[in-house]
Amino acid sequence: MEDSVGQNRNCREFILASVAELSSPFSPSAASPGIARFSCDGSAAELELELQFQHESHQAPAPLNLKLDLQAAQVFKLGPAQSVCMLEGSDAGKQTSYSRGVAIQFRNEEESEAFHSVFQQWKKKFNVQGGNLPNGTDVITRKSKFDQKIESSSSKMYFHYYGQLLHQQNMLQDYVRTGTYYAAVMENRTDFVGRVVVDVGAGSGILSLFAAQAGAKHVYAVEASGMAEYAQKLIAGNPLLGQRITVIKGKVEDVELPEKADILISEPMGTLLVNERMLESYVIARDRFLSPNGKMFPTVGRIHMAPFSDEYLFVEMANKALFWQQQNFYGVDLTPLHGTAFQGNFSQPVVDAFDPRVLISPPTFHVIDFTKVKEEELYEINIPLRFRSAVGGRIHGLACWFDVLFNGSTVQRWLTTAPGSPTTHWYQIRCVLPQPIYVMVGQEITGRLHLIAHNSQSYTIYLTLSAKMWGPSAEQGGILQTSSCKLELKEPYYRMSQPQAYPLTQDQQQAQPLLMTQDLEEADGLMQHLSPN
Ligand SMILES: C[S@@+](CC[C@H](N)C(=O)[O-])C[C@H]1O[C@@H](n2cnc3c(N)ncnc32)[C@H](O)[C@@H]1O
Repeated sequence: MEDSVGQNRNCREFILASVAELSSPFSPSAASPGIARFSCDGSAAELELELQFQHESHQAPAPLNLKLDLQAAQVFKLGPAQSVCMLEGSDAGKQTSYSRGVAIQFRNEEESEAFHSVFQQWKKKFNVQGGNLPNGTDVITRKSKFDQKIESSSSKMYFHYYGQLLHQQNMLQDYVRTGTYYAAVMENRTDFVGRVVVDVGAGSGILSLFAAQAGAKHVYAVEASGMAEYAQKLIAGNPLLGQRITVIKGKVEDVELPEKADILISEPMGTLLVNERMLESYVIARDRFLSPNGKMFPTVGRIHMAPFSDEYLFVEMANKALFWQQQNFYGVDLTPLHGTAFQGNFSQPVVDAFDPRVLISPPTFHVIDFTKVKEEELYEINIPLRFRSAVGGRIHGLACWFDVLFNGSTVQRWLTTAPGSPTTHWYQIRCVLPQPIYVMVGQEITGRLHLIAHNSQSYTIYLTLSAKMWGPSAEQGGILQTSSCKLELKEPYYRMSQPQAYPLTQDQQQAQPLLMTQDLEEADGLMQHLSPN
């Protein structure tokens, strides 16, 4: 082909009349003749598909050498021989935003057509497992389900973190967590004896070793991070158990196992249950490996929520932005950034262990049944809220925690991260509203907690709480007070102070014993609902 200046196994090139990066204050690039190169690199499992734009001459005023991930790129026609290529980003696949762009001028319309057709062909072919390169080279596979939805910089950091013994130790030393897993497995030996188990995200291999202790016939310990090598070492050092465990390094989305599992065991919970998006991997492992009547340990998770009142926390959050109210900071007026800093502080969920007496209403909960939930249902979680205030006062936001149930055949055991229970490494989280709401005893509080997953393995949180106005204006028609905020679950504010003694109003003191009991009664109901038939 005349327009193609190069074509080897994994590469395709086009000469361009001119190319320039769309103006960016940091990397201006003037238009000058160039090359567009499609290339594919890496192993079949880790295929990198790139579209590279280069100026032909390195003498160009501001030379361009820009590589785009082909999967995240879009190309738009502006004219017969003019196009623009944009690098696309998205929020849970919903809102598309473009971060970089390249203006392309082709030498003629035919070359433009050829470029567009190759662009679409490569994008389409590589989306299909076992597709062929447009030039005929076989490709066994491209990005796995995990890599398609998670940004590689995020997963690199994530697996680097879990690859360190230090962080595995932190989890192992969480006595509530590890002790509850141990009890749940050992008390339900009958579920494990002679069974095939898959440990989803095995880390150090501790849960695989528990399953082997409980009599599992064989355990497949799947771990994606470098921790897999340490797990292998630990398992080899416990030969009586280790002879029934196989460590497999890889993602549960990608690896193949020689047989189906009777039980999945995993610890996929993050802050607010869903942070890290590992529940999705647990569900994918269920669909890939679990036999039809297999069991999942844990079986069900619940997110608990209740409005709270904590004047001390609110003032602390608001005061953090006071720094930006200085008008003469080394001669500089900082106040233009005060509003942004204030908003920024309230976009951080607060992680700490709080005194349950700050709750001003009995909690409600949202159930995620790991045995039934579809992976896609975890991309967006929408929870309507309705509470009745047990006390009067100012609501400063929504307090959240979670628990999970091990629905064993012998014993049903809950692992809880509730306030007032022994503290775990997850603590609890609080979403603080920048504008508190006033309520009277018995008043209804409504709202919504909306979680939207993003490609950095976490969620954007949208919280709204509303209550009817009280006082004289309420009598004249009940105007609604509403307060909302947007928070980033991936960027919490770790506030590890000791639980504080809160001075309670008389109302609060009388209402407290009632607050948690309603939740326990609801838990009882759920247990009955989940009892084996
Ligand atoms: C919270 S840790 C739990 C480790 C261990 N199971 C325990 O209970 O101590 C989660 C582990 O799952 C691994 N992991 C996360 N996503 C994974 C995936 N998609 N495939 C395989 N391993 C994964 C992480 O690297 C990490 O070691």
